[in-house]
Amino acid sequence: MSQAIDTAVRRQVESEQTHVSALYELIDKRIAEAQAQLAEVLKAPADSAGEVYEREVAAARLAREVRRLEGADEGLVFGRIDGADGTALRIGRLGLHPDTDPDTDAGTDTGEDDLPLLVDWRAHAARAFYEATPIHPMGLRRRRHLRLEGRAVAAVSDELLDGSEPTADDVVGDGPLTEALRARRTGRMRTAVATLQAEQDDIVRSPHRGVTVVQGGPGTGKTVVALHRAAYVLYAFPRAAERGVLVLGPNARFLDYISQVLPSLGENDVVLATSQELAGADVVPSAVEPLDTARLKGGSAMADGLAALVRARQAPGGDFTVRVGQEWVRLADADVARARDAAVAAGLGHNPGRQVFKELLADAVTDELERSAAETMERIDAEVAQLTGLDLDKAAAADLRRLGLDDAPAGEPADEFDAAAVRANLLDDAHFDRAVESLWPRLAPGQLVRALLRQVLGECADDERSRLLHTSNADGQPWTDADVPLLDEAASLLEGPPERTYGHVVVDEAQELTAMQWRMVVRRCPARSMTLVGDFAQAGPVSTARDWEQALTPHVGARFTLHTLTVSYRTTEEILATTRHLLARIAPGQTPSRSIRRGEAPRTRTAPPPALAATVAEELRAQAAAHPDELLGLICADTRLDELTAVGTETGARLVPASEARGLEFDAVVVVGPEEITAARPGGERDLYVALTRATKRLCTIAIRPV
Ligand SMILES: Nc1ncnc2c1ncn2[C@@H]1O[C@H](COP(=O)(O)OP(=O)(O)OP(=O)(O)O)[C@@H](O)[C@H]1O
Repeated sequence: MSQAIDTAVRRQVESEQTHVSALYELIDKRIAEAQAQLAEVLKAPADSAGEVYEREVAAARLAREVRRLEGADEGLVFGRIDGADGTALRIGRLGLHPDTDPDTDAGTDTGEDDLPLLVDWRAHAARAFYEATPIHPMGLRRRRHLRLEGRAVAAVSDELLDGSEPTADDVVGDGPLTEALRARRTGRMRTAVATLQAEQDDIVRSPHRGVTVVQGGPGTGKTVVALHRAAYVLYAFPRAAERGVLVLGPNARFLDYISQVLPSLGENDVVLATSQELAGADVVPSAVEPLDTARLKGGSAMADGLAALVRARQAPGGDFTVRVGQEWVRLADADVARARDAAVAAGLGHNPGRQVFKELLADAVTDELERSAAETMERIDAEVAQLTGLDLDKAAAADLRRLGLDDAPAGEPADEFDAAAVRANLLDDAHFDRAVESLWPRLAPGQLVRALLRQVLGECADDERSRLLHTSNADGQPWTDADVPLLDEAASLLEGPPERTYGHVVVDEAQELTAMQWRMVVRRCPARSMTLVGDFAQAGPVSTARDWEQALTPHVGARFTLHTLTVSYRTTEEILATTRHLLARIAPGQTPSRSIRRGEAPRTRTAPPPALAATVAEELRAQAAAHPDELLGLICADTRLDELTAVGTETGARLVPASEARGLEFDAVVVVGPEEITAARPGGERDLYVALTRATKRLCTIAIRPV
């Protein structure tokens, strides 16, 4: 770089630094203010329960605000757009406005009091930062990217969008995307807020509140889009934000990989979970089972089966007989059926519905007792009259009149039947509860699921049954992953809808979900506002849907919008080229993505089984020595894990079973035993495709066979 250019760049960096420092000063001030307010709120006396509650709400709001402001510290400002009319806007993690009090020192001097000092990247005003191109400059002259190191501006880089010639104030060089992609991998996904590409940004800020589906090949930024979409929803859809946003990932390893993205966008309130975690802590799957059992359990027929079992336990027929005191009371079929229908129509779960049923039966039994008491009284009256010629009611009324208590209406018997007391006694009565239990038993989710599995086994052909019997928990074995959505379904049938629901749900690797898992997700999103991202070419063996329509129609009908991302930002063109034939086999209709990365040609090695570990170690050592700062991934069939654990530890490579590689990313990857990965489980070619597309730079495949 010539000295003149160097000086010009330095001048720009210094000029940006002035603004950036002022913005950091302002955010520090805002944090201090929020902390002071929080301390005050916590100190304030609260005498009544109402005041305590109000104080807690205010404290939680302020604590959230402090977290939000603190979360934006890293890379607070990353962009600037200059309009053709000379206006400049700075774009950052969150919006900052000047202090409203003119006497306070905002610490900045933009000279444009009505404009925000920093525009939140999700605000409409920031849109042009992501979407302007030289063909559609959207009124911009220049887009500037800032790279911060801590709070210091390390670099600026400009794109001129209106075709004008660069001036001494413009720094035109390598694009920030190139720089972001060149950065070495760390094992944690980074935010792409500064470099979201137009086709991604378009989806992130889509005004569509229903179901948005994003598909695309490996590395096309589906996860990037999903996470930035979550942040956008929190910003732009306040109603959804109020009810919370959930991001669902396939496993803990993946959640760990993406865990830093949202906090670095200042969003700490998003819940990250696997579907196991969604079901609640009391369901801990600890057993594995064959894939065809898991697939069977994932099918929606299971939901029908559970619902039928519950229905069959809700007063399926017959009368109701209960002993009350010395008497037996019998309700007719029709009375029982009426109570059942009303309890079912209440729309509560089976167990709360039981209480409704019980109360309705108590009403009916009370009526029956009242009727029979009246009948008995009448019979006694009649018998007395016949024997003595006395009308007891009239005689009693005449006695009352003689005593001067003649308010009592003549001719009506005194009402001795206290219906309310009888009903209350019934509801407390153990005999009565036992009789209700025999018609409408209380049920636990585990009990219901085991009953279903026993029934399913009963319906299987003999050979299938013997295969399933050993592994299915029908006979009381520990739960498996595929049982979790069944238990969740059972819980919702028994107890009603889940307590915790969300305003928006993001599902990553959504192709993995079984029909039962979809039901579990949809149950937690009553508004059906969801962002679903995935790639059916990467589907694992348990999911049975082969496209979005199959997966989603049962849950949301045809009401989803589909977007396709086409450019891979991870996998190099060379690696993509070697996987094309595989892709054509596993997803014949899919258009291959193109990549903006170029890299080395993938290499293949061969090792005989006894020398495998040594060959893998040698390959990893050579790569680590040549590229010491890079993140190395070692992917093998699940059955090879034990053999390769020591090699991974010794070389610093991250060892990942092929079944858990979805969504992950490394600088270089060594794939061990492609044939073995393919053969390991049904759909193994898709596992291999996932394994081969994890590297950003280098891929080496080691085949296991005699040399
Ligand atoms: N606009 C962008 N700016 C910078 N990096 C990006 C951008 N889009 C994607 N990337 C990077 O490309 C890589 C792949 O992105 P991502 O993991 O979101 O892809 P994916 O489609 O979810 O992949 P997979 O199908 O394998 O799960 C990541 O390192 C991500 O940070």
